[in-house]
Amino acid sequence: MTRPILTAAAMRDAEAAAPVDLATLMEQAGQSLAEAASRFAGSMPALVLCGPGNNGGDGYEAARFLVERGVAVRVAALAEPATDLARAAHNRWTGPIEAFDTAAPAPLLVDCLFGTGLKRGLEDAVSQRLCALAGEANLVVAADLPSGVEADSGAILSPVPAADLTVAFGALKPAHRLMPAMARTGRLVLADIGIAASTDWFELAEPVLPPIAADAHKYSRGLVHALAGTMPGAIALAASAAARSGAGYVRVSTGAPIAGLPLSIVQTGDAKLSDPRIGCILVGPGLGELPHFLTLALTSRAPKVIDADAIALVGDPERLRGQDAILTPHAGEFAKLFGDLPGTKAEQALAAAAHSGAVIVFKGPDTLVAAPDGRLGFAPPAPAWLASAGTGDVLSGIIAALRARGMPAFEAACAGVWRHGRAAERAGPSMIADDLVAAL
Ligand SMILES: NC(=O)C1=CN([C@@H]2O[C@H](COP(=O)(O)OP(=O)(O)OC[C@H]3O[C@@H](n4cnc5c(N)ncnc54)[C@H](OP(=O)(O)O)[C@@H]3O)[C@@H](O)[C@H]2O)[C@@H](O)CC1
Ligand SMILES: Nc1ncnc2c1ncn2[C@@H]1O[C@H](COP(=O)(O)OP(=O)(O)O)[C@@H](O)[C@H]1O
Ligand SMILES: [K+]
Repeated sequence: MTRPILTAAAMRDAEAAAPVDLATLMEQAGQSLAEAASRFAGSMPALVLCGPGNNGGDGYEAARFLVERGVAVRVAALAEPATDLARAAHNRWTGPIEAFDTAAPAPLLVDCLFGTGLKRGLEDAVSQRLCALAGEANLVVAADLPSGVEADSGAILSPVPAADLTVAFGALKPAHRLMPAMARTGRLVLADIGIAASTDWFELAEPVLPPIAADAHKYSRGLVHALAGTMPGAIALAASAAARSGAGYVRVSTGAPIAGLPLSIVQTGDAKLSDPRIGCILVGPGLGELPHFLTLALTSRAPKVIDADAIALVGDPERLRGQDAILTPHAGEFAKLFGDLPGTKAEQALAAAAHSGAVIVFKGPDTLVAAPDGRLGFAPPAPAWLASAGTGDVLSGIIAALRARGMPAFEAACAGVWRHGRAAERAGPSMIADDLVAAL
C-alpha cells in the first residue's frame, strides 16, 4: 500500500475537512504518540517537551496517555500554549509543568516542540538545550517531525538531534522522505488519526509487475535496445540489469565487442531503432560525447530511458516534448539540463517533468519520481552503499526493462526505483554495481 505524503498546507486542509473536530484529531495524535513511544521504549521514565503550537498540544495529550500506560512522565513547556487547541490539551494535563530551560533529562525524550508549523530555526539556546537533553536520553521520539526540520523541503533550519522514532500524524510529510531531514527521523511510524488524505504525492511501495503470459514469447515479454558509447562497462551493467528485470530480449548496438556481457544479450553493429518490436530504447550509460546517438534515439517512436551522459546532451528540455521518455538524472545532471530551479526538491522534480513532458527520476539518497501530470513518488530510504559507480546504470536498465514489459512510464520508473533499493538491501554493504545486478 502506498502511503500519502502531504505538505504542511495540504495537511491543514485535510485536518479542516476531517469528519471529526480538531480536538479529537489532537487527542488521537497524542494517543498514537503515547502508544508508539511506550511500545518502543517500554516503561522508561519520560520527559515530554511541549512547544507553543499544536505540536505542543499533541505533547500534553501524549503525556496523559503515557501516564495511563504506567509511564513516569514529566512535562516541560517551552512557552505558554498559543492556540485554543493546545490550550485545551494543556488544561487536560493535570500534572506539574516544568520550565524547558531547567528541566532535568530523562531516559525517554519526547520532542513535541514544533511540527509542521515551524517556519524559522529554533533560537540557539533552545536548539542547544534540545540537543543536550537528547544527548542524555537513551531514546528520542519525535512527534510528527523532529523539531527544527522544515516539513515541505526537508531542510534543517537549526541543529536537530537525530530521533530514534518519529510518529507522523495522518500522513507522511515531504521532510520524512527528503534529505537532510530524512536522516534525522529514525524509524518512521504513520499514525492514523482519522483524516482522509487525497493526494498525488505518495511513498513508493512494492510494485505489482505485469505477469508473464502463458503464451509469451521473447518479443512479447519486451525488447530493450541499448546504445553503447565510449565506456562499454556502463551499458553492460544497464543491459544486464534489463535482462535480469524480465525483458525478453536485450540488444546492444556497439562498434566493438563488449567483454563480460551475458551471452544472452545480443551485440550488434546496427542501430535499427525503427524496429517496431522495440519496447524501450536505453541511451546514456557510458555514452560519452556522442550527441548523434541521442539524436538517433529521439527519432524513434519507441519509449526511451535517457540516462547519464545523454541527459546533458539533450541541451533543451523542449526537445523531449512528444517523446515518450523517462529521464534519470542525479543532481548534477538535473542542473545541467534544467538549470537551478527554485523550490524544494519535490517542486523542482515536478517543474522539470511539466516542462519537458518526460517522467523525471530525480536520483539521490532521496530519489523522487515525477510525472508531467503532477504525480510524485518518494522513494523509501535505500542503503547508502548504493553510492558507488555504476549503480545508476543498473537503475536505468531496470526501468527500461519494466517499460518494455508494458508498464506505463511513471509506473515503470516508480517500480524500478523501488526494486533497485530493495536489491541493494539484499546485496549488502560490500556490494558493487555488478552485485546489484545479481541481486535483482
Ligand atoms: N491542526 C490540527 O488539527 C492538528 C495538528 N496536529 C499537530 O499540530 C502540528 C502543527 O501545529 P501548528 O500549526 O500549531 O504548528 P507547530 O509546529 O506546533 O508550531 C507553530 C508554533 O510555533 C511557533 N514557532 C514557529 N517556529 C518557531 C521558532 N523557530 N521558534 C519559536 N516559535 C516558533 C509559531 O509561532 P509564530 O510563527 O506564529 O510566531 C506557532 O506558535 C502538527 O505538526 C501536528 O503535530 C495534530 O495534533 C493533529 C491535529
Ligand atoms: N547515499 C545514498 N543513499 C541511497 N541511495 C543512493 C545514495 N547515493 C546514491 N544513491 C543511489 O545510487 C544511484 C547512483 O546513480 P548515479 O549517481 O547515476 O551513479 P552512476 O552514474 O555511477 O551509476 C542512484 O540510484 C541513487 O539514487
Ligand atoms: K516535534
